Amino acid sequence: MSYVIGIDLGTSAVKALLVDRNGTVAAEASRSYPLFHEHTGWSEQRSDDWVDASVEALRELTSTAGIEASAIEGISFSGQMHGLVLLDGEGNPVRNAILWNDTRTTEQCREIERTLGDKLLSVTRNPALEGFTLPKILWVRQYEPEAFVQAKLFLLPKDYLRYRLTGQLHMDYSDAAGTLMLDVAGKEWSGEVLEAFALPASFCPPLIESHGLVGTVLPQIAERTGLPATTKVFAGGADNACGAIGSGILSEGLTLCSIGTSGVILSYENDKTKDFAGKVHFFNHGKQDSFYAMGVTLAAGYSLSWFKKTFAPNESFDQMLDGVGKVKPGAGGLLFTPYLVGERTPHADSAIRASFIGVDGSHERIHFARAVMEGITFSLNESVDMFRRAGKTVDTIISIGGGAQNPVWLQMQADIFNATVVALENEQGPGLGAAMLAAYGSGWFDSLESCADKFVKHADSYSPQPEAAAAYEGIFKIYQQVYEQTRGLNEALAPYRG
Ligand SMILES: Nc1ncnc2c1ncn2[C@@H]1O[C@H](COP(=O)(O)OP(=O)(O)O)[C@@H](O)[C@H]1O
Ligand SMILES: O=C(CO)[C@@H](O)[C@H](O)COP(=O)(O)O
Repeated sequence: MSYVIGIDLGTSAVKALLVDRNGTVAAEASRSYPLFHEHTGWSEQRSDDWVDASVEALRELTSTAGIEASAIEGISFSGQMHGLVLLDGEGNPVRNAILWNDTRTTEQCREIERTLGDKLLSVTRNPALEGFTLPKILWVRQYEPEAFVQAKLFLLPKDYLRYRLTGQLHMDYSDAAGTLMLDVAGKEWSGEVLEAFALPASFCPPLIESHGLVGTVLPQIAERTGLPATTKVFAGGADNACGAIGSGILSEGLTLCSIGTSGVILSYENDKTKDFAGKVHFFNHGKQDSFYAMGVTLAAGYSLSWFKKTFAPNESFDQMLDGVGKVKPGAGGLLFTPYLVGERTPHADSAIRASFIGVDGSHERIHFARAVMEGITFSLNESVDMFRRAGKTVDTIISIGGGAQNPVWLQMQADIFNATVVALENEQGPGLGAAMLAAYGSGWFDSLESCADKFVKHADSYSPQPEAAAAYEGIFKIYQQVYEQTRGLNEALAPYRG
């Protein structure tokens, strides 16, 4: 039997999956690394922590999986999106990486809007959001000129990891799309954007397809990881593109719901001219010449883990949520908006904060827990709603991520989205998508679709319950009013935040 490895370079940890030709996960290994929040809204990581953690995870895979290392044919990557790694002329990082969930760049976003005008949406196909890469580049140039002057080229997180493993500099289209510097439909770095911000073309790495072969692992990496020096390395993709590949979202009409730290509703798109007027993200897919539209809830799973950390620190998620299915839809009139760290879709607003509305003397902790799950799902439903309004059919949604582990939540998704929700067997999210890119790149399959036929296995499916769906339709309309009604209050409270 031969194997491929999918590496999911996440925000809190890296996870490596060893996958055989049947799509069965033969072994997995994970290592975490720290996040640094030096100031409110800042979020950074040390780029070399990703490399050390990945090397350790690979070493564990090769030494404990009980297979001949020579059976490992290829490796590919899924990466947290948008994070800025600046390299000097020697290929070393000039400062810590600034991550997707860092919100320090509001001023630079406004500058991008002023400078690019209509070009922003027509070329990059996305609005200027704090999490994206170009505003981070402009921030470093403005506030850390001594670091910026050393910077010769930028990479995204998984591209830096791949560079350290192979010595080759590349970026794939799906991740490049989240930089605000790519001409998304034209599939090239935008000369207009680079010129507008006086950035040289040499600042951007060569572009490559996600299944594209980059090379083999460096001899010293082969030695440290136990991988054969012949292991082929394929470019990989953005975590959401890889999550979609790993869930079989490879043709029109298929929609993904992912509830991890952040949450996304993602819809496959063949038509590169499709115009969502910047209301949702529009990115290149990891499948060649295809695209996806995506709405993002910044604090999805994060809202529930914040709730657990604060109100049930010594319990597991399953213990904390025991009995949540007995609370009726609507949590007894309690409504939560998940704006703990601001929001992206449909309200790109880094200042808004969360609310519980309708707290009543009869409410117990379990009502609050249900309200948090409902609020996260309502936020994702704003994206579903937007796709439907844009003419897309959303009737079946594949649900992945930590949020898909709870059957009550899966039923709630079906009721709130008013669509059939399908869970996956042995769901591995983006890591499986990365392994599929390596399997396809290695020539095991003639297309990603035929790889998905073998690797992606559907499990339980949840249909909307008419009574619950009707209740949620009404509550969703109330939910949608909370943003406008609390915006001014949150702006007034902002100076008092720590
Ligand atoms: N058993 C569970 N039931 C419900 N939600 C869960 C459970 N386990 C994890 N989660 C949710 O999933 C989130 C983590 O999802 P995961 O896909 O692992 O995220 P990431 O890859 O972004 O770190 C947690 O923040 C939590 O909200
Ligand atoms: O910013 C985005 C997408 O635009 C995030 O999806 C990040 O790519 C990472 O999210 P997690 O997988 O850690 O939740």
